[in-house]
Amino acid sequence: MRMLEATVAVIGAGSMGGAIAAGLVNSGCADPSRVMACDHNDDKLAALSAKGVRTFPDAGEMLACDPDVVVLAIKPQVLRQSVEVVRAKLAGKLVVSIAAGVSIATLEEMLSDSRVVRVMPNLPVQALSGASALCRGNLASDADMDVALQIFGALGSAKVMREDQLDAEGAVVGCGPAYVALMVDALTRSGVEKGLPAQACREMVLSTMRGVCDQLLESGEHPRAYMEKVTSPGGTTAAGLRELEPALIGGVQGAIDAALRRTVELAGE
Ligand SMILES: NC(=O)C1=CN([C@@H]2O[C@H](COP(=O)(O)OP(=O)(O)OC[C@H]3O[C@@H](n4cnc5c(N)ncnc54)[C@H](O)[C@@H]3O)[C@@H](O)[C@H]2O)C=CC1
Ligand SMILES: O=C(O)[C@@H]1CCC=N1
Repeated sequence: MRMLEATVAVIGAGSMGGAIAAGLVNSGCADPSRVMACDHNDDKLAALSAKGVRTFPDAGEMLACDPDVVVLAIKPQVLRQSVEVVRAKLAGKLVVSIAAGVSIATLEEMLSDSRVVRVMPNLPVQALSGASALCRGNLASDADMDVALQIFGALGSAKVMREDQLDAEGAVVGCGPAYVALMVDALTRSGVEKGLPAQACREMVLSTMRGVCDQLLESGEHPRAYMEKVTSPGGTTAAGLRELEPALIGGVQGAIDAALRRTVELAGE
């Protein structure tokens, strides 16, 4: 694995910023001393500090260490005001924004002296099985994209996409871990209702999910072909799928549409 030469500073060590900083250390591609994170909330920094990440109570103090790459991992609603305070310290730097819905045009207007890359990652980056879509800003160089791809590639799948694809990728892949976790919970609850012990049931559901993902990733097989192998003619799975499929497909389409509507709202807030 190519070691990251750049120093990376994450502003906002919440769910996603914390996962990125932790993932970089977990991957082994970055020496912990080359990863920094800041958050107003001390509690968010303890676990990162224990991994050897350099932590700071505010962005100004962290940026005084002159990192090469700055990841903006704060909510879209507070992005503008937070960036304004440290705008001068971000000048000349590669700034990676993961804020849902905030366009490159808006980022470049807020950060006219920085090189911007917009990324939409997801939470499993911490387990190095995340998925991230990257889009290059107008001032970012080939070398900047190379660094951004190295960072997010170390954390799972990283793909360059057009900016008009990023919101859809966010609604499907960015929000996706929550949808998958909901499926785990729904299957577990149903098992418990039918008398299975909760912990054993959850473990078996999770093992099954991992197994399906491993098999599909390894074979490249279409999910429908895989489903057919589970579905014995006239059997139990066919009966289950007849109930689940229409509800799930309708529910997922509604969820993606709702997430996209919210992305547009957040971008304007
Ligand atoms: N949570 C997720 O799975 C994903 C989140 N995102 C994006 O990541 C960004 C962060 O989202 P979450 O991690 O979910 O939010 P979060 O609320 O868990 O984390 C944000 C953190 O930023 C800190 N913060 C706010 N302003 C700050 C400032 N000026 N300086 C230092 N720290 C500051 C807060 O104390 C908080 O801990 C959002 O823009 C979201 O759209 C993108 C993909 C997935
Ligand atoms: O819920 C959110 O707004 C963020 C963006 C994608 C996943 N989590």
